[in-house]
Amino acid sequence: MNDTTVARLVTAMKRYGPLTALDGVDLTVRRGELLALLGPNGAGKSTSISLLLGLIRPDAGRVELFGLDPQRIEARRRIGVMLQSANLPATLRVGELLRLIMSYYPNPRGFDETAALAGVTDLLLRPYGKLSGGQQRRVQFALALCGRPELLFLDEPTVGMDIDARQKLWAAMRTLVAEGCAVVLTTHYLEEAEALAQRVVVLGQGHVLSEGSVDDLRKRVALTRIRCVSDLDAEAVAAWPDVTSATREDGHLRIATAKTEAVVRRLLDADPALCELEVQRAGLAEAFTELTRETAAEQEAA
Ligand SMILES: Nc1ncnc2c1ncn2[C@@H]1O[C@H](COP(=O)(O)OP(=O)(O)OP(=O)(O)O)[C@@H](O)[C@H]1O
Repeated sequence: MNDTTVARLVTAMKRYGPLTALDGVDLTVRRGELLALLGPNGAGKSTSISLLLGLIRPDAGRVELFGLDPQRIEARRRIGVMLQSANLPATLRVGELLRLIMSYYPNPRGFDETAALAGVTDLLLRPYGKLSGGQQRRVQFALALCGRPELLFLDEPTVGMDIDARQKLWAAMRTLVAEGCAVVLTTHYLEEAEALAQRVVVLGQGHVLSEGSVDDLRKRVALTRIRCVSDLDAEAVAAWPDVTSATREDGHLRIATAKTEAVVRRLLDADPALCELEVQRAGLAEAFTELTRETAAEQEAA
């Protein structure tokens, strides 16, 4: 473990009866980075976080939080956590709740500063139980960051939030990362990972499928999307070399290819009347879908 590592799983294995939730996962979280943990339902994201938090124990492999066992209080004091469900006292006012949680930490962030950063200043006098789902998520975020964590775990934090609240939470995450806080974020919103993450780890069926920057992940699926208006027959184009797929949708011909220039040249030669040509790199969503699809196909073949 070097001094930039704040948490890690080393060939971590977790089984629930006959089901293998994590099958030898290596995962490193570095100081001051935002790491997005992606993967379809049941991929093992929450299990990985629960291991890093010391809520469950691995059946094999190792878990370290700041170089320590994650159940050690010295390690736990340095983290903040926002899980998918939170059981907080419904009758306490938001301000009371915030002061209570702040009192557990040796060097908490200021009360007003925490409230402003999490966007809960206007909720401080309201009982927690009377808040909407999205407002409760904002309060949970305030509680997660009030202790000045060096590492923050956010498990699908923006679920149920409106666009404005989501944008504010993104801004707050960026502020925390700029201050040097590491963030582990799980999300099903790929645009969230694309907008925020320095590094992305994709899990699938208990394995790490891919690890790298958003760009690295996109490059693993080096497809471009070509869209144009043309009378060319989609089926005939689909049979051209280097064309991954060609379909006709909404009057447009849509082509996926890894050899953009060659295919565009051939298109223009084949149809001089072709117009409205658009070329786009595949986004994270396509890369992610492709990766998880590939793995499912490999597993079926095995
Ligand atoms: N306590 C448990 N008992 C039995 N099986 C479990 C338990 N917790 C998780 N699992 C199983 O382990 C696998 C991984 O679950 P996990 O919750 O880590 O997935 P996830 O990637 O977080 O999914 P989601 O996106 O749906 O939250 C799933 O097949 C799940 O059903």
